[in-house]
Amino acid sequence: MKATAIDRDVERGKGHSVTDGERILQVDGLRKRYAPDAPLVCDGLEFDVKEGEFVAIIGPSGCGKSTLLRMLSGILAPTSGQVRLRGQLVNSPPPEMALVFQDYTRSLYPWLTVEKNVRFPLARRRDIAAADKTSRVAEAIATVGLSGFEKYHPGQLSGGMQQRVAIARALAFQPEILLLDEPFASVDALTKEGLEDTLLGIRDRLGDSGNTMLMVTHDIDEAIYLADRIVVLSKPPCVVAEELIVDIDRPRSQVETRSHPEFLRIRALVHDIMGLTDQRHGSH
Ligand SMILES: Nc1ncnc2c1ncn2[C@@H]1O[C@H](COP(=O)(O)OP(=O)(O)OP(=O)(O)O)[C@@H](O)[C@H]1O
Repeated sequence: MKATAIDRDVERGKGHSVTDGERILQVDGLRKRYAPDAPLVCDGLEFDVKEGEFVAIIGPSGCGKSTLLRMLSGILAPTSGQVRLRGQLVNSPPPEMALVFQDYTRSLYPWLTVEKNVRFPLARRRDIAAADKTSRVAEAIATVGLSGFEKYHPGQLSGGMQQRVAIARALAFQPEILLLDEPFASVDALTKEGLEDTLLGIRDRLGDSGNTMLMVTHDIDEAIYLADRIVVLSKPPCVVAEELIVDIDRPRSQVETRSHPEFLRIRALVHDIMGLTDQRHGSH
């Protein structure tokens, strides 16, 4: 059954609101144009992320998801608007954030072992003792299930294992916020499920004190399976079309969660919103 506009209003007010809990990230009127004569990519994005929350960002292809994530991470300046991390303006990559990209082949150093790849971003951290770096690296590698592969090079690992290395590297940094840009888009379906569960396992293990995670994906089912809240973007120039609470118990399971009535309801709702988004922008 298709969801109505009333359903969506109910949905928006459902569960805990984004004003509950501590806001860790505030996105305020974010606009982006890559050049003065280029079209607007983002047109006034507004949303908050709460501490410990898993937020998925979905939207049509080319709507500006990666652009948004790059602005959130401070590596791309917005044309106007602001990103604030714990109230502080983000205008360069904050040390509290780590990023995992889709293309693990370009994010790992092929000449370094797994262990050295994971340790690499810690090299310049003078505030962490060498022994602590070693234990953090070992723990992160174990968390993603790669113990025993420390001395391997990326080229000796499967694509899914390489993406695990990229995730371990981000985890070893112990970021307060982990930003993930379509991290599982380049692996096969079965590997993808394993990686999704690795990510959820990390969150479930760490509980409320766990990392805040923000993930861009074009996969609606993946967004529902992983997230506490979904931010749906419109076609470009993108705005937030809708925010949906995913009120499904954790731990989640690939078989049971994906057939849960709430999962199916939200999936229908997202499809409906994406359809409405098309109409708002006058194209199909
Ligand atoms: N460095 C850049 N310079 C100029 N334009 C860019 C740049 N990066 C992205 N764009 C443009 O911004 C728009 C949004 O691109 P972006 O990659 O952010 O979208 P996306 O939603 O992540 O896409 P996809 O779903 O296909 O991954 C596109 O029209 C793209 O051409």
